[in-house]
Amino acid sequence: LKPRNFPPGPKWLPIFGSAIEVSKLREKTGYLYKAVKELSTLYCKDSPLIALRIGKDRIVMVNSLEANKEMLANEDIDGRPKGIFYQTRTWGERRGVLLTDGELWKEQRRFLLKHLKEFGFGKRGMGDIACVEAGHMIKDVLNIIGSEKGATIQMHNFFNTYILNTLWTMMAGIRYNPNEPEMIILQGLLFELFAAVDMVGATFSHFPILSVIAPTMSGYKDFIKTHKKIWAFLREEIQRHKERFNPDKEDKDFMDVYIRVLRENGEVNTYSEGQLVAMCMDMFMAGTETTSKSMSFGFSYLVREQEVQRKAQEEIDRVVGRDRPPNLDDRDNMPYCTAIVHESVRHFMGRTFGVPHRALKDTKLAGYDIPEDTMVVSNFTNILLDEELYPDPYSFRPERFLVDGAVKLPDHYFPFGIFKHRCLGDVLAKCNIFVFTTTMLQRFSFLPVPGEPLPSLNHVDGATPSAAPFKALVVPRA
Ligand code: HEM
Repeated sequence: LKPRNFPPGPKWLPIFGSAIEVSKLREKTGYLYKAVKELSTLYCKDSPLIALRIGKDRIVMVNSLEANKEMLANEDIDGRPKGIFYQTRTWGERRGVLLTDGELWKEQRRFLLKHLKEFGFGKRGMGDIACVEAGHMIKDVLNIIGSEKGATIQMHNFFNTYILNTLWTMMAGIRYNPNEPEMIILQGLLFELFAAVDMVGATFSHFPILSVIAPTMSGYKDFIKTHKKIWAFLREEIQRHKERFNPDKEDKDFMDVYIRVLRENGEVNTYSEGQLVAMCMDMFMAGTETTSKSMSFGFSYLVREQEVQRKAQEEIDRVVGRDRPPNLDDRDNMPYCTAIVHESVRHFMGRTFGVPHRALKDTKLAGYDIPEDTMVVSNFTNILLDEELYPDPYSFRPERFLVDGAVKLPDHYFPFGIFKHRCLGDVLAKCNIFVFTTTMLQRFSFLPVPGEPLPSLNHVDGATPSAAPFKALVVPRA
């Protein structure tokens, strides 16, 4: 039964809840966010919230800007969901920083942020790491082009490894070559995983019995397979760090710091080797897909909108010139390129939902009663692709973030969340997108491939949306 004074929404059938209706609409529209939009129009036109039940999960989608601000500020809704989906990814226990709450989350988030800063995170060193990676990327593009006048390059997943490297330099002190077979396999698996699940779970998480009776159909088998590969990859790296660890030498990266704490104190409080693996996995997942997909949305629009590209290149030439690559210090003098960063993130985050929260106890939201353990999810589409907040929302217009030639972000722009669970990596994401985009545009122009359609605006749905696969003709600038 629906709880008293619960937000409006479709009917709840026994066992399925509203799953069948959601699934039909998702099939019809092609996207979860569009299905939720249609449901909102059907059942709760003027309500800021819509409530669904998918199998065992009670889910409240937060549609309006005001209700989202209220939700994110409400500490009673600062939990993260529990259940098979969230626990299986960390071998049955709640671990990590992305999908945890309470003491473990608080202590480990603080520790992670404090020590990542020692390796440049949020500081100047981070910009330097991004510049080094951007340099590798340019070299790789030049190699692909060779002695030709240009080359057609598959762009939608082009940035993945370089983005990962900026984070991994600080976490594990290593960088990968985009052509390393292990990396290609791992990123392929991640891409599939993100496309197969969504922000509120997967079939087996809403109907846990299916993980036993239909493990393949419910997605459980693939979920485990992918996670096992990621665990193995991370545990191998941690093992290498443990073997070469020398207590008398300075720590070189975050893994070293964590291993030192475990050696000195043992597995006390919330510290454990499992927690280290889980944190690395969270950073790996939250930190690479999000940034590289924002970039691929950005570049798909840059190929479509040559005028935007021309304006960015004009600013780069004027402020940086051609004799040195751009760096993070240039950002203050490059409002147009900085606005491109914000517009790229808006297009990415506007097609998805926030990381789910959970009511820690019975509480209120927008005047409705929200019982303990209800999943509460920000519907970012209604904020970032809203007609009134962002006129002509599906077009790519960096100008919307500029006032009198300077960047001015409106209060309703918070694609990284706000308050306690605010994204931990927003500074790195914005730094990377700025340095990578400007470095690429300084050296190359990205043109539509002759004879082929422009990059599609129909993206690939999933936990995080991806720009539809697209190619660009990449030509060195004269
Ligand atoms: C364009 C890139 C990114 C976007 C749009 C983005 C967006 C978000 C959002 C909306 C949340 C949830 C906030 C909430 O629950 O209230 C979040 C959480 C998180 N993000 Fe990001 N993120 C990005 C990049 C990154 C990067 C680069 C990292 C790692 C370096 C990262 C690590 C995390 C973590 C660990 C959390 C969980 C925070 C917590 O619950 O305390 N993200 N992000």
